Amino acid sequence: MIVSVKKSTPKGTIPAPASKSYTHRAVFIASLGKKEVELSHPLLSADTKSTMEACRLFGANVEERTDSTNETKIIIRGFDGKPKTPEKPIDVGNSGTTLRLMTALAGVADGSVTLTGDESIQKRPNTPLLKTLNEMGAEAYSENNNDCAPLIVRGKIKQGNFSIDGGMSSQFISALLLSCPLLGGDSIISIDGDLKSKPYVDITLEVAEKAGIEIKEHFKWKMTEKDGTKSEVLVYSIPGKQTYDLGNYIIPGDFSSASYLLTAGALIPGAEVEMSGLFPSAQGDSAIVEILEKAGADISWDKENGIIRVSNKNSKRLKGIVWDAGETPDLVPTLSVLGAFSDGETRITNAEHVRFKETDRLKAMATELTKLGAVIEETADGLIISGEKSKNEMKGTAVHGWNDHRIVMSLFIAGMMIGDVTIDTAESVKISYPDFFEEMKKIGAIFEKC
Ligand SMILES: O=C(O)C1=C[C@@H](OP(=O)(O)O)[C@@H](O)[C@H](O)C1
Ligand SMILES: C=C(OP(=O)(O)O)C(=O)O
Repeated sequence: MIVSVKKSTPKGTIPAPASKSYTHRAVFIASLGKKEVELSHPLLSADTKSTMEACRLFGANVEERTDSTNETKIIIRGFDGKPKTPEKPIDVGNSGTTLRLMTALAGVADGSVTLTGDESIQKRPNTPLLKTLNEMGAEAYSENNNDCAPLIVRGKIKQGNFSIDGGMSSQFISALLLSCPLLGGDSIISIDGDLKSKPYVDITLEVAEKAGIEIKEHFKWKMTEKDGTKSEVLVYSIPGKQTYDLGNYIIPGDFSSASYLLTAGALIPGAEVEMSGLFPSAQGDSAIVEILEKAGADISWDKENGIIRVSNKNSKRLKGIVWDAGETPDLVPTLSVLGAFSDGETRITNAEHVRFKETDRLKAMATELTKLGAVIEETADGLIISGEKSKNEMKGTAVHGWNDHRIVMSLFIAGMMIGDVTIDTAESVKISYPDFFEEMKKIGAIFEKC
């Protein structure tokens, strides 16, 4: 699908869609338990549906139920910590989170499990996770010998003391943290190097704790062999033989999805936007409020009522900022659009892991914003955008959405700002925000789908 976006001024209130990361975890964790769980306000998107289907293949009963008020809930009866061997390959579609959570769980099931997905997922490496699963006793490998899906896991992993590299994706760590409590004894997982995207591990710990699971996060000192200097290592201690009991659970709003409209509200002259359902959260992407504040936007967050208001009534230009994206990888596309329309320089750093998403998002944003006239430089781990040089150059044209939901949604905001931006592969919003276009229409976005 192609969308053609015209200059438009967003005005109005919309509720934030439900969090993708919390929905994945709630579905997964409820499936690991025994008692029936009702998940309210879930995100029903292509990615979370992949997790629901994978949990069914491992033996959970997962149903969508719509009540008389037209609210859809997910009802889950789990497999009580004993996943059965799926009868067919698990197809995770486009979802990295699903692939990683299910790959570790495959090491708990008997027999052989195959996990695969779409063209994008078949290019996303899983090297650290495969390595650690093998050290834990499973036979885990990639069919094409490139550490990408299709993956084969032959059980079974065992408890013990292991380490895993934290620099590529936190999803490997989340996956191990959720499967280790099912093992016969205690495990210790140490993180080698920096842990990128750490807030996502915090979300994992929060939902696991709600399900009664004990995981202790602490630091230990490590001596380097080379020069004897000491450094701190992040460690997770996970007792074995635990049982999951999530209880009924309400999914919070999603700050990554909210970032598009909030940024539109801050940037576009005359905009007045309000989003509800955004309470303080472990989500690193709640930093979008701080980012827009730093850039000089008129923004306020009523944390008690979960409402964020942002406007640009005086049609002012925002200013460029420096942002370390180590903890907020999914904000990078939004941030690069913000930078292209702000004065001064915007620098996004520590974002190397953003190259391992649905697409290489640093390359994708540099390529597409350049087509729109932005002066943008791709560095090894980030982007440098010259707002000054881009200022009078930004002009609508046809851009490529890279079949990546976050690229499409952030380019849509650029379209509202300058008009006449045509974006292909726009259907990819179904991955995390299926109602994106309907919601944008409600707040005054002018666009055509063709
Ligand atoms: O665990 C999660 O829910 C996610 C973790 C992050 O990935 P990485 O840890 O690979 O950076 C994030 O980019 C992704 O959208 C969702
Ligand atoms: C990278 C993302 O998700 P996943 O890793 O689950 O595919 C995303 O939603 O931007």
